[in-house]
Amino acid sequence: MLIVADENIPLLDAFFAGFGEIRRYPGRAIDAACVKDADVLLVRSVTKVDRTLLEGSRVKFVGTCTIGTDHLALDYFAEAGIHWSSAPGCNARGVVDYVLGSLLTLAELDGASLPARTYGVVGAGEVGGRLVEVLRGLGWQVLVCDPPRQAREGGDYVSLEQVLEQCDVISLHTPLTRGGEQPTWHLLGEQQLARLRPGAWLINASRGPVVDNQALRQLLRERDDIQAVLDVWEGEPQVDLALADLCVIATPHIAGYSLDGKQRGTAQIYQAFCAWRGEPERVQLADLLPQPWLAEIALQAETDPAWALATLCRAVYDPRRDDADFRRSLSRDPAQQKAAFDRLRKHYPPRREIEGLAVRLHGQAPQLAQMARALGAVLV
Ligand SMILES: NC(=O)c1ccc[n+]([C@@H]2O[C@H](COP(=O)([O-])OP(=O)(O)OC[C@H]3O[C@@H](n4cnc5c(N)ncnc54)[C@H](O)[C@@H]3O)[C@@H](O)[C@H]2O)c1
Ligand SMILES: O=C(O)[C@H](O)[C@H](O)COP(=O)(O)O
Repeated sequence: MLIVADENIPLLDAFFAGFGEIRRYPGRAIDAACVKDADVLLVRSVTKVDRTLLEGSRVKFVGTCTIGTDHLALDYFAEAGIHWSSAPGCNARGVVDYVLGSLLTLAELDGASLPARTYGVVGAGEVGGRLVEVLRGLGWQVLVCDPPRQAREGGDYVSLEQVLEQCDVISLHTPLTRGGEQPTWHLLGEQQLARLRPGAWLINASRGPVVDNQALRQLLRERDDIQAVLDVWEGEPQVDLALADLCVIATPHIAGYSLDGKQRGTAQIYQAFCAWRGEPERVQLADLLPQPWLAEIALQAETDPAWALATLCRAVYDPRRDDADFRRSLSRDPAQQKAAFDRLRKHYPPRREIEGLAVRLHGQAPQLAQMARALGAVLV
């Protein structure tokens, strides 16, 4: 069996070497010639997998070790009888940690109190759903906008208009869709952006085109009260340098790049592949993931809650380092800038997740205990 794979997929050998030969290519370089003789194609989000790529090949299984599926031509797969799988939720926690780290930075720069703000989460699936749970667990006020979910399940949801009108912080977590009843392409366009509340913070770690980047650039030029955090960009790996310059935090699509999330993505595709072949799973991710590097964090009962929150979140991840690396990499030469975007992602340093972090509380501190639990830490 020939398996063609994006070279940036971790643990390829551990999970797939037993099935046959693995040929690795840079994800953006995978073309029809690479996949012509392949039986299996394993990608991440940068390879467009469609008729042009696959027609005439032997590929019968496509696995994307990512949450997003907007790079896959699912209609063509159905027509061609190609089985496919993605890795739902694999790196959702990494994105939540990114949002938390961004909020801490925004609050410091604005002198704002995080608990005093109203949060709007747009898209409440794997990522947004976890984020809502964490924010509500911290006792903060959260409005949720997810029309497809609302139509399916009913419940306590609000419209995008209500989010724009009532929220001080808006975090976007929808898929990128161009058709259907609720398309998300330019969900936040010029008109919606113009309705952001004074002093609003906008975070996009979903897909670049969910926000009209040109309109956002214009808005940020006109209104210095609005703060933006962008991890994803229209046209990435090419980045609008002026827009990046206007953002408080700008990163090269790494919000979900926790070590755990990337390895989980490969494991989920391995599981789907075994299920498709009707074979038992012989490899377990738990045997491969390294131990967390922080044994334990200790907090004193009298610790200020805001300080404790920052300590716990930043012990694991602080997006300011990624922001700094990204800004240093931004070149006016488009070829160099695109190459740097991919290089930062390819050589991304290992980063773990807050979930499961061991926290020891010295003394009785119910508020700190609740905070640690809300973040997903484990009290020891
Ligand atoms: N930046 C990163 O590193 C990174 C990492 C992981 C995921 N992502 C992206 O984050 C996004 C969310 O991922 P997920 O796993 O939570 O997806 P998901 O499919 O689990 O959830 C998406 C939610 O958005 C809702 N939705 C769809 N259209 C909507 C609309 N018009 N308005 C409001 N809500 C709408 C859906 O009903 C669903 O509940 C995706 O775009 C994914 O590709 C980015
Ligand atoms: O969809 C996802 O899972 C994320 O956007 C993921 O982090 C993308 O990573 P990439 O495929 O670009 O390596």
